[in-house]
Amino acid sequence: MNSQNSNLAGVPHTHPAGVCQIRAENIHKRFGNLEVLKGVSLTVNKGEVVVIMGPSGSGKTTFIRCLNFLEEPDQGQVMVCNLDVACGLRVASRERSSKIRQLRVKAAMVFQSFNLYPHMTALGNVIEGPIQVLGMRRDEAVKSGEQLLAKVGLADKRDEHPSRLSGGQKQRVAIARALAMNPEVVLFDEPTSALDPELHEEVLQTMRQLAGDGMTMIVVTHEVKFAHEVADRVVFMADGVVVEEGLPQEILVNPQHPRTRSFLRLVDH
Ligand SMILES: Nc1ncnc2c1ncn2[C@@H]1O[C@H](COP(=O)(O)OP(=O)(O)OP(=O)(O)O)[C@@H](O)[C@H]1O
Repeated sequence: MNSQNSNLAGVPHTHPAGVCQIRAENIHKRFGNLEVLKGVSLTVNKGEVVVIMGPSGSGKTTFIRCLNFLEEPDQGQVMVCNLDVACGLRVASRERSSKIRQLRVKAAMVFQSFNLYPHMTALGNVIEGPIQVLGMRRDEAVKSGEQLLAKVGLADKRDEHPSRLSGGQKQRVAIARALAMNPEVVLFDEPTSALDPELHEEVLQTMRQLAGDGMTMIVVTHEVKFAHEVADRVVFMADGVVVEEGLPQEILVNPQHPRTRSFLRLVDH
């Protein structure tokens, strides 16, 4: 059964109702004495776009890094596309390490600071993962890498190194690189925060297209307009917990709505 969800931008999301793509239960994480996540739970269905917002330091980045084990949660359970990984185990078994590797392929990440390899061209960055991790043949990886660069509007930048690309172009290469792993979910960690304001739109437009294609996305961002237009659901975090969760239409539009008031307090930092 399919459910249709069109958001305010008119980006149609058609996704099988209730097919869970990510489930995080009761995630706890501390760095030394600082308890950053105090029991965060989130379920995201296939094709959903969930935007996570909240004040600086509330644990948003730490939470999405826990979803693909770039940070090891101290406690809880993460399930990505039927792969269940228990957290907080001090001893890594071979089976657990293999599950975490698979989970990272299924849940690709786009970082605030792009993290491109500076010594590789745009295409080189995009094909590295498919060749090294997925064992794809080079000619196949090049063909699909070129298609992905075209998809993000950078076919003509194929042979440029990152130092010769603008911030927005670098971030679009990073998105193509994430997609090259054929992920089930893309996790975006403040993808526009490191960019000059005039470069935000080109990255957000690429993300809108991806949402329109039905990609499951979790996006940490302060971009209220993007959340309003594209998100199926907005989650607010503060002080290591989820404090609000709901439809962007309900939360972000009406300033009299109690959730909007608390949201505006949260992002006003
Ligand atoms: N590796 C780390 N070691 C120690 N402290 C950390 C580490 N990573 C994050 N923190 C701390 O955890 C808290 C939450 O950080 P996090 O980056 O998750 O917040 P955030 O909500 O994403 O903030 P922002 O919107 O500013 O990016 C902060 O106080 C931060 O200093």
